[in-house]
Amino acid sequence: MLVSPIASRVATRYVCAQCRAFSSSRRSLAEAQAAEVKRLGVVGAGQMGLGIALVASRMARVPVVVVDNSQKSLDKGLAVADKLLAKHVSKQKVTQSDADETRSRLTPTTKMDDLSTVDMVIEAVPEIVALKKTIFAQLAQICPPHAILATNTSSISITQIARATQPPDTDPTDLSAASRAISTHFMNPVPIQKGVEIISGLQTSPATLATALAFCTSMGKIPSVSADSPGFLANRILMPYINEAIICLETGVGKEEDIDAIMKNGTNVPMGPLQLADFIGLDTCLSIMEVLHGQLGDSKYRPAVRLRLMVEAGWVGKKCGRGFYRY
Ligand SMILES: NC(=O)c1ccc[n+]([C@@H]2O[C@H](COP(=O)([O-])OP(=O)(O)OC[C@H]3O[C@@H](n4cnc5c(N)ncnc54)[C@H](O)[C@@H]3O)[C@@H](O)[C@H]2O)c1
Repeated sequence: MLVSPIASRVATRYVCAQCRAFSSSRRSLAEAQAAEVKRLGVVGAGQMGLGIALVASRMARVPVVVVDNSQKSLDKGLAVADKLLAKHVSKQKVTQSDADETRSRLTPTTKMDDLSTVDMVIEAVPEIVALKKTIFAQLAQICPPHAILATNTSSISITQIARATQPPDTDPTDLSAASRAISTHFMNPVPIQKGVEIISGLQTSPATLATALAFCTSMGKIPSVSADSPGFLANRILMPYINEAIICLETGVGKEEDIDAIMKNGTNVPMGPLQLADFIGLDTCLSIMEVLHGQLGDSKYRPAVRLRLMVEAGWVGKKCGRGFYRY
């Protein structure tokens, strides 16, 4: 263990405090009213943001403003959306007019100010704490005072992100924006995976939770609620599994193909852990392991040496053409 007994007790107290807040928010949820989301914003048009925008447009049938600071990412994302919709039409999963309507509800832009009329925004920029905080500080200023401010973070505390909605010298008990912050952690690929993990921070109001649950359900998703604890549920369980597979690779226990084949054929999952890591993005996997290791303090969450090397080489998986495999 890298962690001292005192640090370990502190970590345990932290997790227990989150669990108490979680239980009480579940109690109040029964009384909370979900608000209607008539217009959605998405920040970040990468693999997750674009998927969220597309499914919201297609299933919840709401107009979606898609913001990215890179025109190239917007163009690439919308080209993926067009390809996916064409595939659905050719397989007769949707009609051509449904696909056209879905596409027409997506409005790409590079301007954050275009989020000034949305009822809810879902942020899906890279898993970098400082970046998410900057975006949330902006969203609190730009979005209407009723808008739900959601993040697709894989592992970063929503309590920490919500705090960024309060400008530095302001009263931390003023929850006018922070009570509207929540995590809606969609699974990849969003058009296929049904699961979405919903996480409240200490500041999140029951009405925000009710709205997030209702909107994700209208997107055809099956929400699960978890506490604001590092990695939440999905990545607390998934990432150590992927990391252990990388440690098996770097210590010579097995080759890439064998590691993936035994887990795929032995546990009935569609892809093995290394192929899944390539698909998620090795930069994202490393960021999540760093959050787990840094915040839980247990050496069992130490990122694999090979994982860090791969990210340093720029071989971050399928999105760049090279990870544990070539694409
Ligand atoms: N990849 C996965 O499997 C997965 C699954 C669940 C959750 N997530 C989380 O979703 C988030 C996004 O992940 P991704 O895989 O889609 O990343 P990605 O790298 O594919 O996309 C990120 C997008 O954000 C844009 N961006 C960067 N800075 C921006 C800014 N300041 N303003 C607007 N746009 C900006 C980039 O141009 C890019 O298009 C991360 O928090 C990640 O942890 C990822």
